[in-house]
Amino acid sequence: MDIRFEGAGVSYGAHVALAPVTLQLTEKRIGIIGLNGSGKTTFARLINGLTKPSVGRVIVNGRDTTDAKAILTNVGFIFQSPQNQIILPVVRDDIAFGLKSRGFKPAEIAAKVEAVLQRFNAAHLAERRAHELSGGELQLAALCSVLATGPDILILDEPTNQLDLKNRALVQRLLESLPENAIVISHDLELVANYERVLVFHGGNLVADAPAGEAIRCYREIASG
Ligand SMILES: Nc1ncnc2c1ncn2[C@@H]1O[C@H](COP(=O)(O)OP(=O)(O)OP(=O)(O)O)[C@@H](O)[C@H]1O
Repeated sequence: MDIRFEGAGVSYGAHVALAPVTLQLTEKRIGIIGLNGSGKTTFARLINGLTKPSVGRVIVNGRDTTDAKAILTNVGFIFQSPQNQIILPVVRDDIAFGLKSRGFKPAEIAAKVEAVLQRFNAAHLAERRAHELSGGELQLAALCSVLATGPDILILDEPTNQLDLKNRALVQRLLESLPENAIVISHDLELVANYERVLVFHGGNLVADAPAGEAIRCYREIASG
């Protein structure tokens, strides 16, 4: 993974959502923390081209994110509310949908759907209706749909939000076992406590870029100030 921010920032009119950032991300696990509205999601959306920089540019594995098609296939994004990203009513169909839209043939789609369901021990969810799933099951279904397409980089926006302790532990274990590169936005500090690199945002500025311990200390200071 090679993500480069070259003076990339985002403004909405006069409001600066993210002041220009210059950095390179290559670590396997990267955490992003900060208060509500501090710019975390804006930063993450720049990586898969969902948000375009107002200034500067973002290069992911050698490609500018303004080349949206290339980036979207490279970077999987799991949104804060996975129920909003599951498009088809039945889990199996939703997983297949992402593959179909990427041009895979029916036999390949069937094989990839089975493979991802096996990989995450999620076969029991295959025929379930997404709107009937619990929060943890929804996270699992969303992970299956996104990872079936084989992204190099996975971005998860608050993956343990609203989960009970059991489902939270399930998602944490899943994250630990993923071979993919992952960028995790979280208010759940324990989730990123072992990460080698954690970015802290405050008021649209990147205010710390450090190993988890130091970054979390910085965030606690901001939050108590
Ligand atoms: N499409 C938009 N139009 C206008 N302002 C926006 C837009 N998207 C984000 N913002 C603003 O940019 C700032 C940063 O938002 P962002 O979603 O990146 O914060 P966040 O750190 O992810 O917050 P949270 O923890 O609450 O999810 C906020 O002030 C937000 O209101």
